[in-house]
Amino acid sequence: MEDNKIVQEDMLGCSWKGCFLPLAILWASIMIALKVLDLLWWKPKRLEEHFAEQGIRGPPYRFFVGCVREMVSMILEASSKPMAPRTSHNVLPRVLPFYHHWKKIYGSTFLIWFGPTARLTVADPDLIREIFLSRSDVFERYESHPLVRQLEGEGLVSLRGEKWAHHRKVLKPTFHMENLKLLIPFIGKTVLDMVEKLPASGEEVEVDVSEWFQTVTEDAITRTAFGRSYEDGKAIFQLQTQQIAFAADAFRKVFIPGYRFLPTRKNKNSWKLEKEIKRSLIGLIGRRKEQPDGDAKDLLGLMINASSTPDVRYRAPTAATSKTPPPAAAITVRDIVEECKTFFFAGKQTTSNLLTWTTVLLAMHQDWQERAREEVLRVCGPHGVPSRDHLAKLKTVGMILYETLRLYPPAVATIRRAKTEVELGGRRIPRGTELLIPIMAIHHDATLWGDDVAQFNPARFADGASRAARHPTAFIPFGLGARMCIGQNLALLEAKLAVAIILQRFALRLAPTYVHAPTALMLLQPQYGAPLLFRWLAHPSDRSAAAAHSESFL
Ligand code: HEM
Repeated sequence: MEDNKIVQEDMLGCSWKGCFLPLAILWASIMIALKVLDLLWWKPKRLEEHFAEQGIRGPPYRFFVGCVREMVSMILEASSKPMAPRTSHNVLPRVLPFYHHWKKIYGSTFLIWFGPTARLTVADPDLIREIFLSRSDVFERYESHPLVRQLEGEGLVSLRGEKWAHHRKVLKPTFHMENLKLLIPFIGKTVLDMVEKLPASGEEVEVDVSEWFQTVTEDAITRTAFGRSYEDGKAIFQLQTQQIAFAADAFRKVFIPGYRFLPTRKNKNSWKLEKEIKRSLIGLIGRRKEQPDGDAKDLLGLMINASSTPDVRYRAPTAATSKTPPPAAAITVRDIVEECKTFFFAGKQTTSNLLTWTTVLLAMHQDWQERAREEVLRVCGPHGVPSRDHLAKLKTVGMILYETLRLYPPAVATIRRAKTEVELGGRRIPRGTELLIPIMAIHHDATLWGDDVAQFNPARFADGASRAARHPTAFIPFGLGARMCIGQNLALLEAKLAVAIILQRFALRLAPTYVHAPTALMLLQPQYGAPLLFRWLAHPSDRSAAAAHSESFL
């Protein structure tokens, strides 16, 4: 009997116990392989079929890469040539070539694949209203890649749920107009200092405005964030600028898994900077706490106040409130560090992009430059910094800013994620599906804006933003609903003020070296910079000086 058992074990080549481990490993490997195959092949194929049954099609899913390869090659091809003619505003095929191409084949709602992740592209304003307004409870902001979060900070832009609601409520007072108007003299002074560095002679000077405006917007966001601690804030933001450069470098190496954790020289420098930023902020918070200011409306002051007096809604629940959500953690130093990063990132580039495209468009469209200057001189006079009352009366400048935001929205798209299975426009959207909302495509849709959709025509905004198109949600440069841009009033105030101060003093035209090539690198950028020629108007009210200058290279 015993001999028999030994013979059987020998026949199997091992004992039962000795075999179990390799078999278990084999079994686990098969299960993992099947799971991976399910994630990378069967699930995308099931989803593709699910959408196809409901009439939603798109480019076919390819194993692992989805349709990223086609997208990248379309983007590279489009960005290899500048716009032709050089004043064309038909920029959608250059900026979002994959959207432009696939929309022609599959219609405005279609499915694309970011690797194995399904992204439903939605550009119908009725559906957009559902996503951002009526069903916003089931469509959440999607979680961006950790490297993007490292760049933009883990603040308001990327927070979700209770923590987002708490931070938004705490920070909102900063952006009330009553508070923002206090910034006007400071922002005005920064712009004045900058324009005064340009030669006050009849000579033209070339300025790359895409670089130049960053000084204005950086200064504005520093004052908004740090208020009376402006100088300390400036030093902290300088450290963050360096850190963003390291994070941007790591972002370019996104294809090396775990790169951001490797102790490379750049990563070590970035970690060192992180510590330094934190130390500086802790020091600054300490100093502010020693001289408390209950009325502080700068972002730092509001966060310090909120960190010592948590919102009552977020206290630990009592028996009576046991069904209320768990308390949101009080605002910590890390939260403050992350919010500073977020506001710096969200507030600086976006607004400098708006100013860049606005001045490029004014340089291209001398007739509108003239009309705007006429208004600025009439309302504000030729000298000094315009006041809040002046700014409120600059209707033409306001229309020009809106038309710029329509044609050249700094944020060209945004993304949402379905939290649960949900019905949208009569179609079933599975949980986890991402929705890509191509803001720029909606702004360039002729069915919403009319046949002159690709023309620069600020007059379409004469009756306000909500009446400019055939649909009230066709104009969404700042997003829509609860997560709409918190900084939009600041952005428009800064832009109006800077444009007014420039038009009071200078005539603008495109430099001969200007190449019209808008491209989306996180935000809408001029691919080769934006060199403009500035010429001092000796007597700004002298119409002929400006008119003589308006002969441009167009
Ligand atoms: C022309 C300038 C600007 C444009 C075009 C712009 C655009 C946007 C858009 C489209 C969103 C919504 C994103 C989404 O729904 O997924 C947003 C959100 C946000 N923006 Fe802006 N923005 C601008 C200026 C600013 C400024 C100056 C600040 C800060 C001072 C700022 C801070 C933020 C923040 C914190 C959020 C997130 C809000 C939340 O989720 O509660 N933005 N912005």
